[in-house]
Amino acid sequence: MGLLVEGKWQDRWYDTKSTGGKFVRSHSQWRDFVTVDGMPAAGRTRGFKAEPGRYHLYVSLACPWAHRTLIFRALKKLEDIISVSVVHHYMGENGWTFRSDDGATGDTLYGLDYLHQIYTMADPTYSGRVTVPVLWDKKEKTIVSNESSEIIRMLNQAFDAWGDAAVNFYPEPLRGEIDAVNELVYPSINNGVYRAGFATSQTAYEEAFNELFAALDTLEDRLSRQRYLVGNTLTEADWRLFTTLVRFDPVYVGHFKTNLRRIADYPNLSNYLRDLYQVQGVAETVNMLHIKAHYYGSHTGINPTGIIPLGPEIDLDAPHNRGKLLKAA
Ligand SMILES: N[C@@H](CCC(=O)N[C@@H](CS)C(=O)NCC(=O)O)C(=O)O
Repeated sequence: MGLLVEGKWQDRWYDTKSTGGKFVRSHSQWRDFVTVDGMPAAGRTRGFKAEPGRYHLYVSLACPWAHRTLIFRALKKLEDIISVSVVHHYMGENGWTFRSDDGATGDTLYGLDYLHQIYTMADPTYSGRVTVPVLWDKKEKTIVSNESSEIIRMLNQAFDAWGDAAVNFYPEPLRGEIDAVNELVYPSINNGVYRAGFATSQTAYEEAFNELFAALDTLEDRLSRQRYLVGNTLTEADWRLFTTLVRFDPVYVGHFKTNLRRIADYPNLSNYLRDLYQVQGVAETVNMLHIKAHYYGSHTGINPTGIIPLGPEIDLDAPHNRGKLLKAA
């Protein structure tokens, strides 16, 4: 685990000393957009035109942020339009690597060894974290974006000439409500599990823990009345929550100590989790081996032995009861 400083790799864990034990996620630095006409997005100077075969995703199957992009790629039917490399689940002293065992693909574009080499190919003097996902432009040999929330917006509409234009997870009339749900889910749940797990003071852990379960309780109640987070329409807000929920019982409850309740203890959230998992094309994006091996195996500060728990037993294919809410609506 480490980061680049002026293009040089340095092996370092997150600094929580300067923040009283709190984990503070750094901002993604590559924030351009692929657009239909190739014009730069508002406030940006670089433009990238949507073209089939031009872009590539670097992902980890363990990572909830990268997982969002794989779900959008699958559900928008962009598999033949945007190619993918999968990093190895073990993130050690060199950060994410292109080892190609255990279902990782290696770097299918350039045959490099480490993800940080992709960052320095784009900018030899880059300083910052080397994270997945990365949306890569093969033509300009550069990074378009390393911010998952923006990559999924691109996948949702910029490639509609080739993908499934009928699927829209960010429809205009629902944008206000989707954004409002994201504003609760991102800090308290998606990032909340990390804030609990990476905290290095009791106070920081407890603050994140309490906020996390308060937010889950709110969503449990919300999902007792409607099938999805925004009424009865499946939206981006659901996929953003899904990638955290699917990792919750297998990893976060134990590894990140978020153990007040499991998702299995919430009737609505657990049925909702199975409902989303069973959407055609989604199960194939979930890789429990990478998920468990990455967290338990890579965070040696939290789990020094690297032992990966065998449980829990979870059947995401079991029936769910969410259809009844749709009928009642
Ligand atoms: N805000 C980013 C966060 C991405 C992120 O933090 N990814 C993690 C893996 S789950 C990572 O690559 N971490 C490596 C590091 O921080 O050094 C996004 O949503 O795309």
